[in-house]
Amino acid sequence: MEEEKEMKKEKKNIPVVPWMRNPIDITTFDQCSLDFVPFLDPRLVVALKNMGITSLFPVQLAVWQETIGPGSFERDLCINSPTGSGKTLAYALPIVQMLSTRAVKCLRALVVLPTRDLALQVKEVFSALAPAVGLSVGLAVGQSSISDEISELIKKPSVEYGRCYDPEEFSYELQSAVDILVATPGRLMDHINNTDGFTLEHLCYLVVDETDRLLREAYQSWLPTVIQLTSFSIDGNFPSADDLLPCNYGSLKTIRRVGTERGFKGKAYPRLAKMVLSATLTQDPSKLAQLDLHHPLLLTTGERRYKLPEELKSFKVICQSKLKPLYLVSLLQSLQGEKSIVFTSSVESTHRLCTLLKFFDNLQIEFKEYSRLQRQSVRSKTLNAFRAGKVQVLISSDAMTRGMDVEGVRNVVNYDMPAYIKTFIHRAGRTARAGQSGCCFTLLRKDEVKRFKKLLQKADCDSCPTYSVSSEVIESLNSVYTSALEKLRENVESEKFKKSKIRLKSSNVRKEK
Ligand SMILES: Nc1ncnc2c1ncn2[C@@H]1O[C@H](COP(=O)(O)OP(=O)(O)OP(=O)(O)O)[C@@H](O)[C@H]1O
Repeated sequence: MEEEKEMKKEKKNIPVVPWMRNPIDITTFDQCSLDFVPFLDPRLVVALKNMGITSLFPVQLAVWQETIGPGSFERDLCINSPTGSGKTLAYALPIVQMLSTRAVKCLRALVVLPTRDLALQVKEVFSALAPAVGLSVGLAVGQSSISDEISELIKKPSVEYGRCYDPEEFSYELQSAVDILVATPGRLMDHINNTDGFTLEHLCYLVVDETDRLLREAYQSWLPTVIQLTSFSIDGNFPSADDLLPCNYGSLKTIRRVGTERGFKGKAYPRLAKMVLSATLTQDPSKLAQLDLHHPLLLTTGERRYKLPEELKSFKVICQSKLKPLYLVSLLQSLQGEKSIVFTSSVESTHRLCTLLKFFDNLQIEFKEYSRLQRQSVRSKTLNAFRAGKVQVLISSDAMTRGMDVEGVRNVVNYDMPAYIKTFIHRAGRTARAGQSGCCFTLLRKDEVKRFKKLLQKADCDSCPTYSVSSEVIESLNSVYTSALEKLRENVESEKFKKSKIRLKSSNVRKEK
C-alpha cells in the first residue's frame, strides 16, 4: 500500500523524500550586479571582473543567500539547476569567500567530480578566484604522476642539515599545500590510502558535483570513506580509524580527532557542510541517504524536475536509418561551420561515423572524433582545438555529455535518439549555456517520433518542430555516400585483418616462451 502511494507520487512528479517537497525556487531570484551582492569581498569582485563576470546568475545568488547570507550554511544544500546555469561558480564563490579569513593553511574544501576533464574545468574556476584572497587550489586527477601530484599537494617541512629526525614526528609535520582540492574519486582514494600527510581532518566543505552520476558508481567507496573520515559520533567523539576501516588504509590515521586542532583554534569542530549539484538531481531516497545530508535544503528551478535551458530550441530530423549519415552531412552543411557537437550512442558508433565521414569527398567540415576509447592526451588535444575553433564539429560518445563547458557551441546533434531524458538534457545542455541561444537536432526514424515526444514532455518541452533537409541536397550527395560506404567496408575488413594478425603474432610469442 505504502509502496503504491510512493509510486503514484513519483508518477505525479512529487518527490518521495519529504524535504524535497518544499524547495527554494531559483526562478524567484534575478540576476544581480556584483555591486549589490551583500558581503562580497572586494578582492573577489576584482577577480570576478577579471573573469568577465559582472553579475551573479540566479542560482549563484540563491546559493550565496543560503551560505554567506541569512542561511549561514546551517543546512546542506542540494542544487538542481539546468545545464549552463552557472552551478560551478554557485559553489566556488561562497567557498572561497568563507575560507578567505582562514589563518592556517590546511585542506578545508574538497570538490569531487566524475571525470578528469570536468575536474580540470572546475579547477580553472577556483584558480581564477582563490589566489585573490591568498588561498591555494590543488588538483588530484591522475593527470601527472602520483609523486608529482603529492609534491603539489603536500608541503614538506624544511630540513636542517645534520639534524637527526624521529620519523614519526617528521611525518606529523607534513602539511597540506592547498586549501581547496578538486579531485576525481579514484585519485582521491589513492591519496587517502597512501599519501603521507594527506588528511581530511580539517575538511569544512564537501561538494559533490554531477551528484547523480557520482552516486551511480561506487568508485572504490570514496563517498562512505570521506563521510566516515569527517563525521563524529553522538557523544561528540570522532571515531578512530581502527574502528572504522580495515588496517590496510594507511593514512587513515589522519581521521578527525577530538580536541583543539590546528586551524580550529579554540573552536568546536564545525560539521562538514555539503553542497550537492546536478541538472538532473536524483530523487531516489536510498541514493540521497548515501550523502548523509544535514537538514538538507533543495534549491530548484521551477516546479518541474527537469528543465531545459530557456534559450534552447529543439528540432527533429526524420529520416530512414540507412540514410542517417547523408542527413547528418546535409544538416552540418546547412549549419555553415557553426561550432557543433554530434552525439552517438556508443564509442564504436562514434568511430564508425568518423571513419565514414573521412571518406566523404569534398566534405569541407573540420571534424574530430572524441571518445573515451582515446588516450587522455589525444582527447585534450582535440578539445583544445575545438575550444580554439580549429575544429568545427566534434563527434562524440557520451564522454562529453556531462558538464563540459565549451564556449560558442551553437548546435548539438543527437545522431542517435537518447534513451533517457537525463541523457537528452546533458547532451543538449552543451549548447544554450549562460543565457546564450542554441539548437538541438535529433535524428529520428518515423517510428521513434512518438517515443521521443513523450521523452521531451518529461522536461516540459512541447515544441519540437521538424527541421527539413532539402531532398535535392540529399540526392546530390548520394553517389559520394555510396562510394564512402564502399571505402568504409574495405577499411573495416583491413582493420579486422590487422587485428587478427596482431593476435596471431602475440599468441606465437606466448607459445615460444
Ligand atoms: N555570473 C556569470 N556571468 C557570466 N557568465 C557566467 C556566470 N556564471 C557562469 N558563467 C558562465 O556560464 C557557463 C556555464 O557555467 P557552468 O559550467 O558552471 O554551468 P553548469 O550549471 O555547471 O552546467 P552543467 O550542468 O552543464 O555542468 C560557463 O561558461 C561560465 O563561465
